[in-house]
Amino acid sequence: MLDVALRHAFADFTLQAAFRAPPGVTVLFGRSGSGKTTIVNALAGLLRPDEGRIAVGDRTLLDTRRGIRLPPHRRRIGYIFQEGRLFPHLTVRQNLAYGAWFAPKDAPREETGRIVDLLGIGPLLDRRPATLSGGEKQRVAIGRALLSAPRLILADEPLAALDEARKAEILPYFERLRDEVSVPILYVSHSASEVARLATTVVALEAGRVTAHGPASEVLGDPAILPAGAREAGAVLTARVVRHHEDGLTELDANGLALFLPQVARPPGSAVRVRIAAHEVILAGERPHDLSALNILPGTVREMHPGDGPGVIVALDTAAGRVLARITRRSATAMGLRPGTQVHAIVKSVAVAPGDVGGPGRAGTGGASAP
Ligand SMILES: Nc1ncnc2c1ncn2[C@@H]1O[C@H](COP(=O)(O)OP(=O)(O)OP(=O)(O)O)[C@@H](O)[C@H]1O
Repeated sequence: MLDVALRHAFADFTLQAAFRAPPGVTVLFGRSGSGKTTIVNALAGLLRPDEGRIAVGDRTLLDTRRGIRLPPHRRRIGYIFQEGRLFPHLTVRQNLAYGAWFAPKDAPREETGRIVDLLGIGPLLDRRPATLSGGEKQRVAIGRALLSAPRLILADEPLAALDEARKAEILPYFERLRDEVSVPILYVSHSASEVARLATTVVALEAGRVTAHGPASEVLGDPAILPAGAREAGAVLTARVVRHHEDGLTELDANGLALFLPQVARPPGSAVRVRIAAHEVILAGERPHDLSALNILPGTVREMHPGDGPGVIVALDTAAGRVLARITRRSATAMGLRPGTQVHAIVKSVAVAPGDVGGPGRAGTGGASAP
């Protein structure tokens, strides 16, 4: 469990945030200037907060009331930055050994071979960073962080410097870390699709405050909490791969509702999470016939959240879970939508990009409050 409670005032900005996070990936999610880096710096020991407490498991890193403040090098935090920051004169093997060299002798450590396999970097061991692609460098940087026997991994926008193809290459490795390594990961992002793919727990920040906190499916399915703005809204469903069809579609089962998506590269039986962007969802009163869209999810309007412009985010409860639809207020009025109205959510198969489908991860819980 990661336990954070911080208060710190800059001249024009006050951070007052507290959250607890179970194992897995905790994503700090918020717009630019919401306070993500300030929290990361306090965790790393680079910022001395006015007041606060930080604990990882039973180890207290900071407690201003009790006068505890571990220096940065004694916090045992593994860092993964935007750019890999590998040592250019060392081979991959030596860069990994450098991480392990910093691990305290008595600390429980990951075995190098297992981490090399997990990250698929065996063939790269004798190469130098200059000869690696951006994605390969980032995998080595993840390995180096893991091999330093960290209590906590801080990943600060680790994919921000990569193009879409490289992001798609690295995301599955973060999923494997989440599912196969027990070290808690605090992951900073303002990308809604990264959050939907990776987060066990989401901590949404706005103007230095925690506005929402909890399991990813709950926070992302709440239309009142849109830390990346209405344009990025989208809910996450959990589903199971049923079969791959010859025409390139994969059939999924989401609690009894069929979903057809462009080929999902996972075997039948595996669980996946699927992000459905709110602007890709159309609503219909009656069940439509003769429609090209393959996914029709019956549901009940639960909540409606008007935005500043002409749009409204409609939250539906379906058998598959919470679905968000971003439609115009004009349409909502014309359809007479209000909480309790029965509707059908329509999602084109091709509207769900491969990057929106990922491994299921662990369910997470926690609680947030102001310190
Ligand atoms: N040393 C400082 N002195 C004064 N104000 C600061 C200082 N560091 C940060 N701030 C202010 O605190 C606020 C939060 O900054 P922070 O870097 O934590 O945001 P962020 O969410 O990480 O943003 P981004 O996504 O752009 O990195 C900003 O308004 C910033 O100007």
